[in-house]
Amino acid sequence: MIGGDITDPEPGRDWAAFQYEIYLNGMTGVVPRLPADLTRLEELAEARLGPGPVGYVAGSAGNGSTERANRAALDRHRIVPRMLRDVRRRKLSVELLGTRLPAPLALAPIGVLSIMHPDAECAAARAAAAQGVPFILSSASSTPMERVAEAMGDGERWFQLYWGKDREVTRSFLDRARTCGFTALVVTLDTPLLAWRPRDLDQAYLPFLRGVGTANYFTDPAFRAGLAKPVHEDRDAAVLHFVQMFGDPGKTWEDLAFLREQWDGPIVLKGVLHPDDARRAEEAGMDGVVVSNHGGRQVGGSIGAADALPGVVAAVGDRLAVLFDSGVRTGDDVFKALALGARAVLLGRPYAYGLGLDGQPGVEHVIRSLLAEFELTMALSGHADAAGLTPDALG
Ligand SMILES: Cc1cc2nc3c(=O)[nH]c(=O)nc-3n(C[C@H](O)[C@H](O)[C@H](O)COP(=O)(O)O)c2cc1C
Ligand SMILES: CCCCCCC(=O)C(=O)O
Repeated sequence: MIGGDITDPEPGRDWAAFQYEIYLNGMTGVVPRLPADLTRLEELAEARLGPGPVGYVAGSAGNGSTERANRAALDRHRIVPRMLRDVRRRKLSVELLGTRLPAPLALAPIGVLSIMHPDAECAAARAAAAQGVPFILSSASSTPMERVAEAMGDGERWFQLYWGKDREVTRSFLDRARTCGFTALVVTLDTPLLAWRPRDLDQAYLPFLRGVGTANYFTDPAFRAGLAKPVHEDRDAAVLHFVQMFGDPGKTWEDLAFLREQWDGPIVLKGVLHPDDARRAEEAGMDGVVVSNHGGRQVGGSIGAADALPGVVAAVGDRLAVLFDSGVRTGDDVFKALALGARAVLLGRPYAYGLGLDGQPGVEHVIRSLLAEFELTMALSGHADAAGLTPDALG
């Protein structure tokens, strides 16, 4: 980092050094292929990939008011920088779900990544592994979990479950995930049905209906057992079966007992916005929650995720791992989420655009830029320990 010297020696990542690297490279004429301002990626991706795929990624439920609320909630909080606090030695690493991470960040589960890049989840997972950041693989990935696991070597991986109607498919997914080395299970609660998404409806663009995002299902023995004919003989019937079973609006809190029995590692519930739901998660023996509104893609008119964060932290934050996503675009957003009590954040759309624009290096650029900016924000605000940020850091 320019003007600094020592950063956290354990586990040895100097995120802010990316700033220096970019300047030095620039002086020799080597310019990064992607901008340092990650909010520019959507526009660049749309110009490159067209309105269908980028419309799917960028789109939201209803008129987009929840996505705007996510930004407004983060923007409303302001950092109050403190001076003269010796921030030479900075620690970004955090303990989360029994693992030491080099930074309070994981890549959010994003389905159907092949609409962004042919190497899809494998490229994103490799990027995450290269940067030491957990990769959360979506149930609705374009690539079977076994191939992604192989591609990412020994990188930290968590599996996101769409908790559908068929118990045997769920059981089979969990068996496969365990065999593939996924350590934590992230169960998404906010998508028992697909929301009203005008941008996709107007373009008649839903990847799943084209058989994209169904790879984990089509390769699954339990899913295949439910089909009258093999997938290759009647693909339309397989797609229809997937659409009918991927979500289950009939689930209740009591059903979590089944998952708790089936999975002995950490389980995190994604899509929790109400403190009472966070308490239910604790009662059900869960290990964490992700405060998230799915990036505004499910309920239009919903509370901004950062507005829901303090209530959930107050309810369970001293006993459960509280993670956060929905709207994170900058290092100062990461800072604010941590100051509000999140232990870590999940990064969503920006890495999908990075993937679409430049494959694995594009995702690495996004991770490194976000964390460099976060580290610099910490240092310049007088904070040396990411895990020690509290609401006092905000005005
Ligand atoms: C294209 C797309 C696909 C997604 N697919 C999934 C998914 O398969 N499972 C899931 O739990 N969340 C999924 N999400 C939600 C993300 O995990 C995350 O909650 C959201 O992107 C956060 O909002 P942000 O990207 O605006 O920050 C998806 C989001 C996008 C944009
Ligand atoms: C019909 C399958 C819907 C999966 C939804 C993927 C997702 O979470 C998102 O698009 O958002």
